[in-house]
Amino acid sequence: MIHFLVTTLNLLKLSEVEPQASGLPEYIKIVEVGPRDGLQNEKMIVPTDTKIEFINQLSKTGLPAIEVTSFVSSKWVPQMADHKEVMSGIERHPGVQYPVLTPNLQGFHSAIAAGATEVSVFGAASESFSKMNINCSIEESMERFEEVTKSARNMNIPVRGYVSCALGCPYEGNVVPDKVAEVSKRLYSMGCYEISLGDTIGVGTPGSMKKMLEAVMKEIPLSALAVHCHDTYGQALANILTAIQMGVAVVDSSVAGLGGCPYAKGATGNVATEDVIYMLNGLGINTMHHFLKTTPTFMFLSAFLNALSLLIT
Ligand SMILES: CC(C)(COP(=O)([O-])OP(=O)([O-])OC[C@H]1O[C@@H](n2cnc3c(N)ncnc32)[C@H](O)[C@@H]1OP(=O)([O-])[O-])[C@@H](O)C(=O)NCCC(=O)NCCSC(=O)C[C@@](C)(O)CC(=O)[O-]
Repeated sequence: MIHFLVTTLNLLKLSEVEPQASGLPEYIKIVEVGPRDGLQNEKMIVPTDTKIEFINQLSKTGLPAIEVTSFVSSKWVPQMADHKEVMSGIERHPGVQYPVLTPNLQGFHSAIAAGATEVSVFGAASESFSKMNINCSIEESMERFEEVTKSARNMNIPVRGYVSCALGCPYEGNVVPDKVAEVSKRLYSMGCYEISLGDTIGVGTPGSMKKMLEAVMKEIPLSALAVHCHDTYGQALANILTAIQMGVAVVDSSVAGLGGCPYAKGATGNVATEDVIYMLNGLGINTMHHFLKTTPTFMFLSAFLNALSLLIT
């Protein structure tokens, strides 16, 4: 199964594209969230060795960032109970980031003890979702995240920030863009280097994505924004295209479209990584991280495959 999941990705990453004069970013960073967001909702507990193998294979594809696991309570998310073993068991590739989720200082310390070198805090623009997901109000969550970012700063650990329900909430419905902007600003001000705006239940459209981004972009720099789209109504690629046309250059996705949030009933998977890469290839946008592109093995493989395809055609 793992082999099947990464095969498509492997093929796509080797087809490096010719840049096109489109006004779009030349490079989009993909943050692969399959091992965390993708698996957290699976009912059957995936064996730890399989998760490690999954991440090791993803590491070979050229992805620049792979979200490994969550240091959350195993009572809340049983699938992530093996976070320590997964974090300490994976092979890390040079140039690849391996962030993990940490909702509080307890999770942060466990993550660091297991060898994490980057963490993510995860808040929401909806009070009800915050309560259901991390058992506290938005204000309380900000206090917890302040503690995490302060400790992380002292240890030179980069922190990413999520804002869930950026385009709608499973409990409250509509979420106003100004609230998303306010929460994003607080996370950015406390030191999160990047804010990932989550369409947690996949209800956004290009129209609502545009309005939300316009509000957030008034508060924080475009270069610090990422989008994280679920695909419930088949809008994810259109929403991502809207975001990149507005200049967003970081996209979260999950191989084979795995995913869903345990505290967002009915939400389907994340947008599939291979679909995002296919779209970006077609737009002439590169996705392979620079480090890998310049390794001798990759350059050799790339040249070899190009020569082979010339011979075949
Ligand atoms: C945040 C808590 C822990 C609060 O949970 P709580 O019950 O309020 O925590 P507490 O501080 O009262 O402690 C209760 C117990 O939890 C333990 N505990 C406390 N903290 C931790 C920790 N870090 N790791 C492990 N254990 C922890 C603590 O030790 C204690 O254990 P006990 O004494 O009962 O044995 C809980 O609500 C939780 O784990 N929530 C996780 C929810 C989650 O992972 N959701 C999915 C990820 S978010 C998402 O998918 C959205 C996203 C990011 O993808 C973007 C999008 O799509 O929008």
